[in-house]
Amino acid sequence: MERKWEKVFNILSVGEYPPFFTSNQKFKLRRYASKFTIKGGELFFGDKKAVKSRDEARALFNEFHVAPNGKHLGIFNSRRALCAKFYWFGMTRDIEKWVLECNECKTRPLTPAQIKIKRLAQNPPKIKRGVLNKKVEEAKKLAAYAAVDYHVKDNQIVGIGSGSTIVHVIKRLAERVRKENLNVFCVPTSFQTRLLIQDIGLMVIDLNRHLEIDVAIDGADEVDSELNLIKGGCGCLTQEKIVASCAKSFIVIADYRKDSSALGEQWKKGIPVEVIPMAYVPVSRAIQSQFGGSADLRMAVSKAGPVVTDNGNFLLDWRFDQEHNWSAVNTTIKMMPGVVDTGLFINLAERVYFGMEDGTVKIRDKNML
Ligand SMILES: O=C(CO)[C@H](O)[C@H](O)COP(=O)(O)O
Repeated sequence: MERKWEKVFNILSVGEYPPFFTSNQKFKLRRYASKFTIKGGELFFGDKKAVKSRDEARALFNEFHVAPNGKHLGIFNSRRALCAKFYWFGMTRDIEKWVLECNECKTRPLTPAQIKIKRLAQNPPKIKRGVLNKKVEEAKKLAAYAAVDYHVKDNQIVGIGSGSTIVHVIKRLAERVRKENLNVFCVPTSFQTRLLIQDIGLMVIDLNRHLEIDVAIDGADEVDSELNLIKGGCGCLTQEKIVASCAKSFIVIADYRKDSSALGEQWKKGIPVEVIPMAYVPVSRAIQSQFGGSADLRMAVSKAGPVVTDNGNFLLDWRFDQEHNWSAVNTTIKMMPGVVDTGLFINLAERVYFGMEDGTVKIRDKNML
């Protein structure tokens, strides 16, 4: 934590990189540091003071965890109080851990959210060893269950992504609605998801009826170390991005194969781009000439001709051959006439749950970066 703080402070104050940094590491550090500013000799993340050391963070926690009336705040309220003013690398995890370790709090009964976090942290469910497919399926299920159990509450509007991992979300949600008598409405992101939701008996609602979604849960094809995503392997990226952007929080679930440090490391099928059919050749050429690589029309498997999306469009899969500034690339491609949207989800995800091979769930959170 101290080292990360110093790296950001040094690059912003004197433009100095740590010794032996490669150009790729320098690029990443510059991009990360661009979210911070220095005011009066102090480092700020937006308008929040960036805390330098774990000791300082612990002292702040001790101060903010106990309200003026002496009452100890739970995880949610402690986090809310601290996040309003401060930022440190890994603060969500630290606060969760310190509240659970607080001796005073241990004498009080845990809230359902605390019980779930404790269970996840101390007693991760184990999966049976088996063939790869079985392990991957178990990993998907673990991630889906963790996301539904931790983020979905009564009386919520929930955005539901598309793909095979999402099937576990729908099953778990239906189970909870039945057992806990929850009142939950689902906004689907594809025809496939709409059918699954309806078949299992969950309630469907459209964005034109309800503009604000409490939480959207979706899968991904790849997640990088900064929670940027490639999506659209199943071709539903446009509706998925609309739903994610209307959600107060966007939570991603994935199995361990999708965890990478940089986009393209794990996912080799390229970045999907949805295009109006008449524009697929000009868009493909424009992408190739500006960014290199190859952008090819996705062909259907059980149908002659190209894949047609739920919106009646075509898909290009752009296999890039070098690392790019993904935010800039996304904006440039989106501006090309005929492009509907791209499978680059930049700065949208708040938290990712990875179901791991060993049966644990790994969390990557925006506030922990
Ligand atoms: O973006 C998507 C669909 O457009 C999916 O979330 C992504 O392709 C992951 O799918 P799966 O859960 O089947 O691996």
